[in-house]
Amino acid sequence: MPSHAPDHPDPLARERAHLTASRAALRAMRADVEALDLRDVAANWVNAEALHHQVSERIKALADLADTPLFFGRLDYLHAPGAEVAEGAEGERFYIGRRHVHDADGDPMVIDWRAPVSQPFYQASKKAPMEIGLRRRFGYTGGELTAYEDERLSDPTTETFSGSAGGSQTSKLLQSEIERPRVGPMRDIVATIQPEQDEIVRQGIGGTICVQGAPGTGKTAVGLHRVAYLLYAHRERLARSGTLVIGPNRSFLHYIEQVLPALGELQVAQATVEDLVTRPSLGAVTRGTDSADAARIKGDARLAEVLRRALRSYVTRPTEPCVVVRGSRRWRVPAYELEEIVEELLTRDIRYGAAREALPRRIAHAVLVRMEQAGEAPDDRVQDTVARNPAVKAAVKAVWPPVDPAKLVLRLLSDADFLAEHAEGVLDADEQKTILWAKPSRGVKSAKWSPADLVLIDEAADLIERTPSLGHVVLDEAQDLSPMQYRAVGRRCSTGSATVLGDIAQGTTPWATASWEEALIHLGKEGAGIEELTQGFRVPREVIAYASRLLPAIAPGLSEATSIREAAGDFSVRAVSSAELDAAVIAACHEALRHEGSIGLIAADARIPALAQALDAAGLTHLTPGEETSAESRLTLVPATLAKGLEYDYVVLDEPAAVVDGEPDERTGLRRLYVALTRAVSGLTVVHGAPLPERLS
Ligand SMILES: Nc1ncnc2c1ncn2[C@@H]1O[C@H](COP(=O)(O)OP(=O)(O)OP(=O)(O)O)[C@@H](O)[C@H]1O
Repeated sequence: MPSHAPDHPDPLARERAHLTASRAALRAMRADVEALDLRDVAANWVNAEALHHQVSERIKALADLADTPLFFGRLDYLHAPGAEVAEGAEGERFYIGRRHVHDADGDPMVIDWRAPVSQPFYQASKKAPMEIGLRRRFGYTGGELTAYEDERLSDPTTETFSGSAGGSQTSKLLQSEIERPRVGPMRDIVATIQPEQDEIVRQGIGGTICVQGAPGTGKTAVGLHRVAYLLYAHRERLARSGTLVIGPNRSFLHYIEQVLPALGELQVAQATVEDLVTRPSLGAVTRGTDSADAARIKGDARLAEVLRRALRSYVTRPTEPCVVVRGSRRWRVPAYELEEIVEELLTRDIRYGAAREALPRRIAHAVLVRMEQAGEAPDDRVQDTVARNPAVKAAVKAVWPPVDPAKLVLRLLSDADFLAEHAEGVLDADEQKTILWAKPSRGVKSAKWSPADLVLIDEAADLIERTPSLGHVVLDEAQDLSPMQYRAVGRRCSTGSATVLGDIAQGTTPWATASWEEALIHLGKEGAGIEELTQGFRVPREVIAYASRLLPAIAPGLSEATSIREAAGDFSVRAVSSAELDAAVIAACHEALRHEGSIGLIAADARIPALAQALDAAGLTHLTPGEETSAESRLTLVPATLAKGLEYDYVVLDEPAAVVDGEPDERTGLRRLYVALTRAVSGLTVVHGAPLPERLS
């Protein structure tokens, strides 16, 4: 890379000069795009529209964001890296940043963190220096480059770290970046991705990967950075097929929605599983609820077989011949021959709808054979015409009628005999009774569809017509999905790949998965690699140790997370009388607000109204999860059921026993509590009026 102010004696000044020059280069790149004259290039207005859009996206992507440094690291290669792996391989020194910046000659000033030459920034070590002489990390204060820290990877005689802020054996800049207080939504971690995370981020697009990780080990962060990486490495392919990030709920999606745009990726769709299976024709909201038992059965993979059988039952055995009249002649395909055609289509592994479309041509073919036998010479056009003949259409309608997926599910859930016929040997009588609606519905619009019902309809729809597949899907908090939900996600990446992220110990649905191997089978990605992350970036050591007391009860066999955080963290458990509970919680919130960063007051859902009132009475403004924190409003009141995936600098946890009691069974209750206990970055205060759950005390 070209050096700026190469002769300045102060290395920090030299680096600042490179920053200034890179900024100027970025401005020039932006100005170039802004100056593009599109009038000649775009042949028509559709092209012009598309081009204008692309250009304005590009201008947006080229913005120099004041609060995100243009580069955060530097690599000095010992030799020029091999041309086949390098983006701009002539130079030996590379500045690593969120995006690529080049100067007027096209020489790189900053290299994208995803480029192959950037990888040693994340992976190189003294043991395996990867051709790197020096790795430098930069520290920024308020957008100013204020510090750097060096590691001489290929020099065995020196200490690992040196520099204006360095000196110790662990990287101070890395540590302080990790421990920086949290405000606002989730941010990217490009400057500090760890080697085991980097390995997951950069895995090839071909394979699906599943990551089990304790709370705060960076699963969400890794998933988002992996999408950004894949978009970089396979931009064209993914632009065509699309990418999707699936999260558990709206507030979670709000919390993570700015990470990818900050990395320059604006095209990634984000959705909940419910969004995926919601059908506009049924109204946007689900109105029904299921008992835990009913939802568990409806989410069981056996329902796929029931649906398959029920759908096929619409195909009937032809009893009448099909008689096609053309001119003065009548062509007759007898019933037994129609039956053979139908049987043949049924044995083939094609969708109900595709077979239905194939049927008229098959019948027409049988007619054509007869015409040929009679000495005629019909061509393809005749076959098309015959396929559209009213008699053929009527025959198709009679034996292979169109089926509406919602109507199919409605019938299964309303009609005990129909269900019994197709669930025989699959669901026992009790199970059938459990999922049948108490009050049968009249129509698909008036039915009170539950979330689990929508997944069944989605499965039925896919049996009728193949669901289009995306190029890559990231599935976060995957442990909570039912087998039928995994199938719904799986068909959206049937020809693509997936990144599956989760923690068995945080499974809080009655159908939460017990093993990743099994989940992957339902997803249609059997045998995908399973990795484990154990290094925790969020939760202070003492707090994770406390929460981990629950592990033997909620996920025996899972290992406790370690904590990379050096700061001890504040941790206290306060017992008060039930009468004093609200006041003690408010006091704990006041104390937490003395620190900088975000505050989460987490409580059982049933406690939320009372606590909202208490906060109002105390004059404490509070947000709901997903709403952005600001300097004035930093306290969020979080129902325990929405806490998953979120984090706050300080957490006040109200009445653990109520969190446990809010769930249908003890294991789920303790898992919910485990989630609530692991949201804190800097401090946790537990306040309780009732006795603590036995496992904690
Ligand atoms: N390499 C890293 N450098 C800096 N911060 C990191 C790193 N990895 C993760 N983090 C931070 O740690 C916190 C926890 O990460 P994340 O939410 O991705 O964890 P998770 O495993 O998904 O947790 P949970 O299971 O609770 O949902 C986030 O603030 C994230 O930015």
